[in-house]
Amino acid sequence: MWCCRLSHLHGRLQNLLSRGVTCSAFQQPNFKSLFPLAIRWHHTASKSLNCAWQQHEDHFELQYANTVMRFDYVWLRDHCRSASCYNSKTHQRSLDTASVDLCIKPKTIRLDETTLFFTWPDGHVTKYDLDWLVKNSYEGQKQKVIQPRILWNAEIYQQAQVPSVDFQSFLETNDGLKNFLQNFLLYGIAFVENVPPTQEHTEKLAERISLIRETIYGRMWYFTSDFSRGDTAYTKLALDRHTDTAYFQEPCGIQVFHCLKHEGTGGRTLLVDGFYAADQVLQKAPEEFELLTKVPLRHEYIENVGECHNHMVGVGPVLNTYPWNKELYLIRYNNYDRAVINTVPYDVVHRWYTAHRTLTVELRRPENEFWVKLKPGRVLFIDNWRVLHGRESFTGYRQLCGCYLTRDDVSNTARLLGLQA
Ligand SMILES: C[N+](C)(C)CCCC[C@H](N)C(=O)O
Ligand SMILES: O=C(O)CCC(=O)C(=O)O
Ligand SMILES: [Fe+2]
Repeated sequence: MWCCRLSHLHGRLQNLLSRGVTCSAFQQPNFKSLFPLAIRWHHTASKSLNCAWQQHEDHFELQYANTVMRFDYVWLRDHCRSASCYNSKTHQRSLDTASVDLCIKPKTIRLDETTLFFTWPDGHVTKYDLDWLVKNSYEGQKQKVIQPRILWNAEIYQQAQVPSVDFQSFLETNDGLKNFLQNFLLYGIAFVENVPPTQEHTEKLAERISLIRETIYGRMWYFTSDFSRGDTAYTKLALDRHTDTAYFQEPCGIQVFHCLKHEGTGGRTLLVDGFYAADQVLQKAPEEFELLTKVPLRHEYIENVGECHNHMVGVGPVLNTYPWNKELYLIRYNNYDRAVINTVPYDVVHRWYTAHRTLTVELRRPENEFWVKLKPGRVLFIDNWRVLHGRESFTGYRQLCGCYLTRDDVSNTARLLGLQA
């Protein structure tokens, strides 16, 4: 324990000092004499490699590929890829991280060509390729987006003329599937055409890209306006834009819709890019965006109709962002299913309502609304973590089938096809 505290303090001191050293080391040839314990920059023999490193008291500093990186020593020990620490066949760690001394420091460090060698106090040697470190360091990673996207309003989406994929090529060719997934990842919606209008064919389609997520609505669902379930989806009423299953701890990743029949009027589907709207909020009122990422909300589904008895509860903020790069990855927006707010005091509640209003105004701008009439043969996939859907009221007999997909498995398929997901 002592060792930790002392070295921690010492490290902080060193850190303060080394910050100055890092920027002035090259201009002040005498700086070393000021600090007896001073840090030395090591340069590679080959100037073209352009690599320099320093062993600090509590971290390792590396300059390479125009990136200044700082690595914790426990991290460097923990990520060792030697045969005894890492199983490269299974890509799993064998090292017991808890066996690493939290005050560990390398005994020696040396660079050979593009490989860094760390020798630890027990003699174990860890090797790192410089490029691997750049790729896997915090500094090399933090600016990168996890999921490239094209944010859209109705005009942007329509002008992009995103092609639909044909049923046959979707099922039978990797190119068809890959094109479809690329568009789906970029826009959060995608269509497949010429699908035989049956539940079985819709299921086949779904199974081509993912696992079907069975829920309280079943595996494949099939619904009309018969009020067979305790939800307005099972009526002829209009539904304002929303994401589904906000009342799950993990809302369903993807929703698949196939309209098998409609004899009547109305019933068009509304699609709105929630990330486009959220981005408008971020630009116009960043502190409101921030609040929407912070306030936890509850959504709830309470059903007691016939044989169906359910009470689902999901907790999470409206906007979910990755903490390290602030990238948005999930929007939970369903005003119908939002439960009582009692997770924050009244003054925060008021600020939250203001922020929620700003987002709602963006989501409701007519220019952000993309309307489409679903027809037999045309299957729509919606990223339920990003794109909101709604529907116009309708008359007559309307039959919709579809399912939810697990998001991890869609991403898995996309990655296996070489896409970034
Ligand atoms: C799609 N399907 C008809 C099966 C379910 C509808 C669920 C509707 C619910 N209010 C929600 O937004 O999650
Ligand atoms: O009827 C529709 O078009 C969609 C209804 C809906 O929001 C849903 O089923 O999730
Ligand atoms: Fe819905």
